[in-house]
Amino acid sequence: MNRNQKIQQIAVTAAQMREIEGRIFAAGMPVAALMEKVAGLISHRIKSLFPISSFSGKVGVLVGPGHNGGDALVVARELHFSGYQVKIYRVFPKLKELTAQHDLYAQSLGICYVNELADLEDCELIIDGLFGFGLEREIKDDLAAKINQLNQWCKTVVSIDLPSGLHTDSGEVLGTAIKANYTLCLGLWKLGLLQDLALEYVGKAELIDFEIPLTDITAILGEMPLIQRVTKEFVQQHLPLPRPAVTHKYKQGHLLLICGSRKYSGGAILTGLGARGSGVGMLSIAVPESLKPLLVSHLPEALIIGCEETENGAIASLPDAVDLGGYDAIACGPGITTEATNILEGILANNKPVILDADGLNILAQLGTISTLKNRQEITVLTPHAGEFKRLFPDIENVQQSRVEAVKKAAELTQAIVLLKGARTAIANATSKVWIVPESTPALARGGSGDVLTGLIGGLLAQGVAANINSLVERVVIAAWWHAQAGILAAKERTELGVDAFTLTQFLSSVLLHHFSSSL
Ligand SMILES: NC(=O)C1=CN([C@@H]2O[C@H](COP(=O)(O)OP(=O)(O)OC[C@H]3O[C@@H](n4cnc5c(N)ncnc54)[C@H](O)[C@@H]3O)[C@@H](O)[C@H]2O)[C@H](O)CC1
Ligand SMILES: [K+]
Repeated sequence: MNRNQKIQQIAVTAAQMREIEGRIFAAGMPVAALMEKVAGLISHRIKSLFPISSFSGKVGVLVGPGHNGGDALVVARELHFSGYQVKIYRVFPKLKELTAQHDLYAQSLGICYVNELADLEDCELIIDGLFGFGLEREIKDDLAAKINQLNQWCKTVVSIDLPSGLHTDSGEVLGTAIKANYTLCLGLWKLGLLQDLALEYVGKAELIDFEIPLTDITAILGEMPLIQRVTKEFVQQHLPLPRPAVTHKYKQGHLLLICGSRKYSGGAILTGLGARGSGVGMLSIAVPESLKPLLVSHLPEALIIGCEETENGAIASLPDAVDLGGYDAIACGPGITTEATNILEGILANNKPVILDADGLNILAQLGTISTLKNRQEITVLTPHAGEFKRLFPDIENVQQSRVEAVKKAAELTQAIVLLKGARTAIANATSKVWIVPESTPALARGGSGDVLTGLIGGLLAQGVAANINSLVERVVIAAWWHAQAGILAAKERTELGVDAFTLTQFLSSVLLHHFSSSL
């Protein structure tokens, strides 16, 4: 993996960024030189995104008191030299020294300064240089009112480093925040830009890489940072591709799905289709007897196991002939209803990797999450959405405000791999490592898409076990990325309203062709 690919995997907090920046300055890089270099890169990117010929050229630049404001002043100057009609609105009279120097120079060049935010309303493009990772406290009163007014204008806004008002680490809105169309993040991805809370403010996020030496990064973050953005390069490293030339179906994993009920038969089909899409060698699906013909019709290649059912049509028990030890992985939950408690106890007593989702999680919560899992030696994967997470871990507070902390805590408590679904799905393992899937689509917010993910995870885990790979968490991570990318591709072709779960399963293979065709 080259430097750029490594950089893309990293997400930092404000404190870490400050330490890394501090090393650069301590090594001799003048702060002013770095600002000039960074802001020059920002200017270049803005000019390529918004060529002066493509609009009136009227640009409003918001300047804050710190170096984010300094960056903005350099950008204002460079756009001015390139013929853009620049107007600067300096929000605070008191500026940091370097920012004040750029302010002086911009004034000496005769760049237009306005005294009121309203004077920027005729600009088509707004550059947000109010705050970057130095934002320390809530934005209130007059400044908050101005930001809210600006957001009402619905202009095209480019935020430097972060949309002003977002907490660098948590992505929380501190009082109010700029709603950006583009966020040009400087040097290293800020953790806050990866949080669900931030998404409606970030717009399209890009990284402006300014060659931070990897040694400075690893000096602060270590060789393997604890929080990682999932990139396609990471996925490529862990996909079960290419396959060995000589293989057979049992070497490609055998997955058992335990799912479905008379009430929820579709979930079993979708989970099976997700598993099919993973490429798993053998797929067995245990469903209530009455669902067997339905499953056979949708998944003729799968071994459908008809189970004794309760009068409500849930799985009462697995047939005695089913030897749980004969599978590489077991996924349980979609559509089983909370009647199937004894099934869950049976599979958790088994020492095979188990994936629990949907009512499998709700039963686990009823049994007692931590007490039930504490004796598990084998891998357990939990895939809750926020509501299921709350039921599983009622003592973990503020889940949506700090998803990374929440999923880390859950994994530590259970020693399981916990995948917390969301706009930016986060996965944690027992050693507190966290992966965040940086891209997804609201098209996936539909019933059934979670069932597909469960099957996909199960199929990839089963293949990993069969191939004796020693770390399986990466298989869970790539499944989440794959699932999101299938949603993105499907939404591109069918709009965000056109990605039902069945359609989603049809795009799974397109993801691999779209991203990895050169190496398939
Ligand atoms: N990432 C890099 O390596 C580089 C970053 N650059 C830019 O510098 C900013 C960080 O600069 P800093 O001065 O530390 O912070 P800010 O510009 O975000 O300014 C914060 C400034 O404002 C004061 N403040 C904080 N909260 C509030 C508030 N709610 N109301 C009023 N004032 C507030 C605080 O005291 C600070 O003085 C980074 O984002 C980049 O844009 C370098 O230019 C290039 C390299
Ligand atoms: K900003």
